[in-house]
Amino acid sequence: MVAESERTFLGLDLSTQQLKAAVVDNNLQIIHEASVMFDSDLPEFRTHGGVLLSKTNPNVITAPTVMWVKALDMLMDKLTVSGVDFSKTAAVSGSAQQHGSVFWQKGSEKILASLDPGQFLHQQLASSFTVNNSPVWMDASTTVQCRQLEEAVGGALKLAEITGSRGYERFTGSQIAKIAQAKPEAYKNSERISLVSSFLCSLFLGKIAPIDISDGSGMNLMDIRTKQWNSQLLEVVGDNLDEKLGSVVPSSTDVGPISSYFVERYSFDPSCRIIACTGDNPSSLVGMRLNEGWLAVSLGTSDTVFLWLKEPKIVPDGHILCNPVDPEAYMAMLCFKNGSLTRERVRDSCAESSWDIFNQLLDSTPRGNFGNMGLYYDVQEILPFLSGDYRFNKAGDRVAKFTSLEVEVRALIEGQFIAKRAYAEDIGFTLGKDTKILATGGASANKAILQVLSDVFNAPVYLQEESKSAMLGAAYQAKHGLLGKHSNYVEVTSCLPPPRLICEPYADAAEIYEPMVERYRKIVSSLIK
Ligand SMILES: Nc1ncnc2c1ncn2[C@@H]1O[C@H](COP(=O)(O)OP(=O)(O)O)[C@@H](O)[C@H]1O
Ligand SMILES: O=C(CO)[C@@H](O)[C@H](O)COP(=O)(O)O
Repeated sequence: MVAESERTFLGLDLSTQQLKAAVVDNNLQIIHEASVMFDSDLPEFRTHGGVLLSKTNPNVITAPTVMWVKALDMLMDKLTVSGVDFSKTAAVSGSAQQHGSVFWQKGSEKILASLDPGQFLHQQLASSFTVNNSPVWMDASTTVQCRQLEEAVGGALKLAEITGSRGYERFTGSQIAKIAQAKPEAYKNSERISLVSSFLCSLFLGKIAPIDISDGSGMNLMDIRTKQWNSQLLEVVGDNLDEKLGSVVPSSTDVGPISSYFVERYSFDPSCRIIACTGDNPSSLVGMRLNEGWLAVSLGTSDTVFLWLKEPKIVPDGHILCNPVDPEAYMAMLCFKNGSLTRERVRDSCAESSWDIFNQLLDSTPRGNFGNMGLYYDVQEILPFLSGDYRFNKAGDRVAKFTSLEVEVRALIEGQFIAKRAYAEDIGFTLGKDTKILATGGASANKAILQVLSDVFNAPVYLQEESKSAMLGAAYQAKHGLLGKHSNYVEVTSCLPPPRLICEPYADAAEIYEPMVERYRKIVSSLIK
């Protein structure tokens, strides 16, 4: 076995658009990184932004399950070519886009346990899924099933009280219920059902991995207080669902040794441990070493806002999840579906597909955008439940177009952050003079965008040294999980530098944006009506 100072940890992130991985050393410093972009590296699956849109129903959004498996084959090869010595890897963990589901064909666990190291995973697992295209978090086609879950327990707020969220279309409970109703044979023939995170974990483990409590709270099926499945809700979804889902475990659980496939094919040491994988937002909380007082804003494919909570509470719009670091604590989360891909759409139409030009346009308009406001939803938004583009001028009239490209760009960015502030306040977050924002995700590389975030929240914005917090959270969790129950996460990560201050709000920020938040609330309530 390798000396403690020489050991490394592997963390992966299977997000919407890509699979990425980092190998960190014993001091949690990145020594290797690699990624596979689904659209460009795996064009044979014909995804756009990592997903497939149904031709008949815009609310049905999926991703080919086997594409994720093939991406792992490619990623492992890229890491090998870049010189990773897997024999030093002491533990592996992962994160993944939340809520998506993988339906394992009967007999697939046996295949997972006896994989031939001479062949790729995707060749051997190609027919292991009863549903070839996994429903993903962008899907919004299960409103009927959401209402069924809510009714079963006495209403939306009751469901939120038990599971941390009212019925949300992308949550896995309603997604599984839809499969059970629309494709009963596929449901019946599913030996097990995984989340995307526990699916990734299963590939490394060589058997179906348990779901962790943090990602498990994004299903509308688990009681966030007892950390057990709610039997009443499982019954509504389908027969024998408890057997198909298996058990739930705390997020840093050591779930077993790495499978012999990885030992033989990539020379992992057989003593390498697999630590439960979790959702990308919980994993970001781990990677950002978030603690109380900070508000995290992730600007990835989706935009999310989250914070550490000591106690659970009921939120009508938003989610309470079990905490991935401290199983006794919780996290609050808001998710906005139209994040980076909508920013890319406006960048392409207004700024010649260049972030530099986009930023010049953004910086050439004043805070408050001359009273213009915009809401942009390429796909059915979660918060608020709207789709399409909405532009309003200073007089409050809805207009088809703004007068200039720079107004359009600022309207998009201001509108996105004003929404985040309004919903964060609605779930009880109080902005004060001590509020600090920690940003992460792909778009956190953009300082012009972060300045608007800082102004809208009237709070300073900080960044970690590394922006891929979900992937790093997985690598840190690998070490934390390996050290076991008695390891202290704060101590494990104490070798990492503190976040850096990136921007501070302008003096007039509160005066400009507080009225705009109120205006936004009025616009949304009239649009929803
Ligand atoms: N300089 C930039 N300005 C704004 N957005 C950016 C910039 N660089 C990357 N992005 C956005 O980051 C997104 C990917 O974010 P990332 O966090 O890696 O995604 P995921 O949520 O899939 O993990 C891309 O879709 C891209 O629009
Ligand atoms: O649905 C949610 C959270 O509830 C999304 O945040 C997904 O977890 C997708 O993550 P990204 O790929 O955008 O990071």
